[in-house]
Formats: sequence, C-alpha cells, structure tokens
Amino acid sequence: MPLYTFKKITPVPTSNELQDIVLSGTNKHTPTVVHKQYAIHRIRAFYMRKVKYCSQSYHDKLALILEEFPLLDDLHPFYGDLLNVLYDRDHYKLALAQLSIAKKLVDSIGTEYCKYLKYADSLYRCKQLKRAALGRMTSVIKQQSASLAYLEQVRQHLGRLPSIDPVSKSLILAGFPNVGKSSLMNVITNANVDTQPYPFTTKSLFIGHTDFNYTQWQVIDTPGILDHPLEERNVIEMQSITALAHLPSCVLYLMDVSGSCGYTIQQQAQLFKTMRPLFSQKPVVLVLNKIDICPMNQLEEEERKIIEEIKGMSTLCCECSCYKPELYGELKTKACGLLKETVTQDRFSGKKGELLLNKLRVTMPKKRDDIARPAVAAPVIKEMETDEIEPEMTQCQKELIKYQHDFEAYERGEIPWSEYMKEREKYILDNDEWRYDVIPEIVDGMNIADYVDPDIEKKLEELEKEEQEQLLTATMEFDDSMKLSEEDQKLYEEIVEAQGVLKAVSKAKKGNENNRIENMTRGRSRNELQEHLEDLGIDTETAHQTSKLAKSKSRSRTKSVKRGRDIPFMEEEETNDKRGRSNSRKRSRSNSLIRKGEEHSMPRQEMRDKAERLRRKAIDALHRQSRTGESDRKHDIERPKWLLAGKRTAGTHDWR
Ligand SMILES: Nc1nc2c(ncn2[C@@H]2O[C@H](COP(=O)(O)OP(=O)(O)OP(=O)(O)O)[C@@H](O)[C@H]2O)c(=O)[nH]1
Ligand SMILES: [Mg+2]
Repeated sequence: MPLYTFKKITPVPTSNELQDIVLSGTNKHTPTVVHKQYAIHRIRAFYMRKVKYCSQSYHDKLALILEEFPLLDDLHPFYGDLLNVLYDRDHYKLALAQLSIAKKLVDSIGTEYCKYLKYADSLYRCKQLKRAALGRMTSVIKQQSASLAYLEQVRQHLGRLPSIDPVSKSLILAGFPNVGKSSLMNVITNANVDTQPYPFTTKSLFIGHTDFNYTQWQVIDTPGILDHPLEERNVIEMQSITALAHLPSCVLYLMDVSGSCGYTIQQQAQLFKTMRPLFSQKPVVLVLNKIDICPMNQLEEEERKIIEEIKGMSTLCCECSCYKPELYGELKTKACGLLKETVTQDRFSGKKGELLLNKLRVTMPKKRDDIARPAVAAPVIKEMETDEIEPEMTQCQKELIKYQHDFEAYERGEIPWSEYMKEREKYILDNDEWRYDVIPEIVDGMNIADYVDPDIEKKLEELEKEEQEQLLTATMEFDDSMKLSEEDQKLYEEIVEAQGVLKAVSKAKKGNENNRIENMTRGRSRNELQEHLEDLGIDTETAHQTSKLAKSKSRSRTKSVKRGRDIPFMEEEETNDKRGRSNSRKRSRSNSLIRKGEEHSMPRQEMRDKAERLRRKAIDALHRQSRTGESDRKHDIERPKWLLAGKRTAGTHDWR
C-alpha cells in the first residue's frame, strides 16, 4: 500500500470549464419555470434556490481540490523538498491559498444575496439579484484561472512521479553524469532505465526493486550531479540532492575510473568530498565502475592515491562493472548487508533500543542435581504399543476390536480376503452360523436377513388373485341391474336420434358450410324428418328459418371476398328479394342484415340514406368525444412569458 496516492488526484478544471459545469448544473438541477402571478414568497424561494445551489456547487468543487492536493507541511521531508524543487513551495502554497479564499468569497456572496432576495418585492427584482449573485461568483472563479491551470500542471507531474516509499530501505546510486548509474540499476533491478553514452540522460528519479535475504529493497537511480555550489544547481541535480539528504539509505557513489564519462578522477573525488557531509549519517559504498575498460593496476600513481584517500572517507569500497555479473552481484550483497547492519544498529541505539531490550529476558536455568529424567509416555500409549488388552474386557469385545482392526486393514488393502476370513474363524459368537454372514453386523443376536419373511412373495400373489376375482363379480352384477325393457330401449334410441338432429341444427345455425344439413339425412327425406320431429313436439319452422338465415349470411361473406366472380349470382338473389335499390348500394349493404321495420318506417330510399348519414355523424361525434375524458391529463402548451416577452434585441421586442 503506497503511502501517498498522488495519482488519484481528480483533474482540476480550468476556470471556464468550472463555470460551465456549475452554471449548467444550476440550470439543470433547479426549477426553470416561474410566473409573475405566483405569490412573492414562492418567487423568492425559486431564485434563492438557484443562488444557493450555485454557491454550494462552487464551494464543493473548490473544497475537493483543496482536500486532494497534499499540504507540504504534512508530507514526508523527502516529498516536501521534492515538491519544493519541482514546483516551488511558495507558488504551490499561494495557489492553494487563493483557491481557499475564492471558496470563502463564493460562500459569502451566496449568503449575502440570499439575504437580499428576502427583501425583493417582484419577480424582476428577484431575477436581477440572482443574476448579480451568479455573475459575482463567476467573476471570483475567473480570477482563479492562473491558479487552477498551475494546479492542473502540478497534478499531472505528481502523477508521473515514481512512488518512492520514503521510510523503507533503499540503495541510492549517485555520481557524476555518464558514470554508469542507470546501467548498474538495470542489471540489479528490472527498472529498464534509459542509458546513453552522453551526460544527463536521466533527468528525474527512477525507482527499481531487488530482492535480498527474502526482503524487497528499493534502488533509486538519480540524475548526475556536477561539482558546483548548491545555489547554482539546476532542478535535475536538486532532485538527486533531495533523495540523498532525506531517504534512509545506503549511498552507492559511482566513480568512472576509465574516464570515458568525460570527467577526471580528481573531479569525481572532489565532488565526493563536497557531498560527503550530505550523507554523513549514512553508509557509503565507493563503487569504482567500468573496471572492464581500465583495471585498477593500469591507473596512474597519482590517481590511485586520490582513490585511496576517498576510500578512507567511505564505509566500503568495491570494484564493479555492469558487464561482470560476479562483480555487481557482490556489490549488491555487500551494500544490502551494510544497510541492514546500519538499520539494526540504529534501532538498538538510543531510547527506542533501550525500550526494546527492556522487554526481552532470556533465562538460562542451572542444573539442580544429576538424576536422569527421561521423557515418560502415558500408560495407555504404552499398552497400545505392546498390543496388550485390558483383562476386564470380555472375549467378545476383544474380538470385536480385532474384527474392526482387521476389517479396516482389509479395506486399506493391507491383508487379502482369505486372511480376513481366517480371522473370522476366531470370532466367538452365540451361534456359529453367523460367522460367515454376508452382513455380519449383529443386533441382539440377529442381523437384517433374520427380519425378512421367506413367504412374502407367495402371500402377495394370493392377495392379487383374490382382488381380481372380486372385481369380476362386481362388474357382472352391475350389468344385470342395468338391462332395459324393450319399450324403454326404443324410447332411448329415439331420444339419442333426436339429440343428433338438434346438434346438426345448432351447427347449421353457426353457419358452418361443412355441417350444412342436407336434404337427405341418414337415409330419410327432409319432409320425413320434419314430420318425425313435429311428432316429437319440436318446432321445425323456426329451425328452418334460422338455417336459411345462416345460409344467406355465409354466402354474402363469401361474396365480399370474391366479389368480381360472384356478382351475377348476387344480382339474381337481390332481384328475387325485390328490394328496388341500386346495385352498388345493395352490394355495400349485403354484408349487414336489414334492420327490422326499416322498410316500413321509411319507404323512400333518400330518407333512409339521410337517416343513415345522420346516424353515422352522431356516432362519429361520440367517438371523438370519447377520446378525451375528464380523467385524462391535458398538456396545454405553455409559453413562459418571462422568457419570451422580455427585451431581447434592439428591434421590435424591446418594449418591456
Ligand atoms: N564498458 C563499460 N561501459 C559502461 C559500464 N557502465 C555503463 N557503461 C556505459 O556508459 C554509458 C553511460 O551509461 P549510463 O548508465 O547512461 O550512465 P549514467 O550515469 O546513468 O548517466 P546519466 O543518466 O546521464 O547521469 C553508456 O554508454 C554505457 O554503455 C560498464 O560497466 N562498462
Ligand atoms: Mg542515467
């Protein structure tokens, strides 16, 4: 879990964006329609809400920025100094302070104008006050445009900073530019830092991780440092100085002994001497790099002397080359070991160490006498070991134990089946027959097979036979009692036949063509059938009329579908009816039945047409009315006068 989450800071909007967000939010989240007819308290509340919402939105946005940006005084000195180097402490503090002032100003404008709105006496005044309030708030935000832009840049840069843990152990690579710091970093860790054969390739801090003694260690690559006064150092160099000054670490000071970096050994030694006070409390390893190009024995006497001199100032000295794994491996082990030692020493030195040691107490007991006291096992365990069984146990219990033991051994596949059966011969049971039972579990001298009745199948068969016989006799008795006399039988048949006829008639009523009654039914003529039905007391005349009607109905429907082909037939039918209407009229009306009495009440065709027209008109009006009822919600288009009728241009609409 990182200590600082700079990457999670919310993007800072520009002043224009902030205005847009807040003003459109105010419009969106507050009501937009007001009328001058409203009671004044309602109008005031409407505008007050807008002013309050706007000021609260500005307040929230600014508060979020102030909350998320870290306060320099709360940060670890390393990050505090790094921010100072990168973004200038004063500038940073000033930007945040200005935003804080803007927030307070917006709040005070909001409360002030809400107070004024309480005394506004018309919609116009309320509106003007709201405009003034929102305008003033926006002007305040406009003034913060520079601070907001600066903070956004800081946010973007902070997000790109390496997440260095300022309290955990780290190895810092320092030295002149181009001495091979990044190359060493790349071979020790997987950081993959850019390396080039020219100075100042690395321009900011880089972090990598390496494992040593099952713990993770930070390795920090720093930009190169030149030997000049602190005041003249640029931002790139100052980052290295910050890291060297504040991180609890082991400093690896790299020296290019080959001189291929462009700086002499004297210059590099001088820098080491200048920088030494900066890390006086930390272990320093002097790394003589690029040994592969120029081994130590090829160095001049003077150079060797200088190196010997600064060796004395460092804790440790190592020769190294990133092309010799054994050398940089050894360097890593030595540096990590040194740092670990220093950290442990630091912990135990001072008050903290004393407190820690006070909590520990190691006791070394002295010998009382020379009597030997070996470890003693419990008697039960001993018995188990010697396989002795207690004498109080009955023989059967012992056997049972044996049986379980053997059975488990058989289950595990340790003894074969034959041996398992042999073991069974030793069982002492009440009855010897139980010895080889398939299910040997015995409850009160019985096993489950003893409870099964051997005659159960036989008994079941007998029971089923008896049941079948009883069923047969019962059906025969029922048939005898249901026999009809001859007369009754005839009457029954006639009733069945009549029912059939009635069914056919009802089907014909429904107009199903397939079920139409034919002239001949079941070998009898229609007249015969009619007579027969009348004998039975059924009114055949009505049935006949209905069936006729059904026929005409069904035929007309067919005609409407296949109009072109059936016209001659239809005309013939209509002339038979002698209704005296025009062909077209007849065709259109053929689908509906003629209303009863219509012909008698209105003998003339024109009158009938007029009546029909009036009827339709009345129905149409009814239909139209039925579309909207009292309960239906009406949406009258409302034109907000205060928006549309005001002074808009210098043209015709400026009368208000
Ligand atoms: N022969 C040899 N060349 C090396 C060794 N270490 C680094 N170099 C070369 O030295 C050059 C500079 O290496 P860098 O790792 O970029 O040096 P640096 O100290 O990080 O340089 P800055 O980032 O500019 O400060 C590169 O061309 C490397 O190939 C080494 O052990 N032996
Ligand atoms: Mg580098």
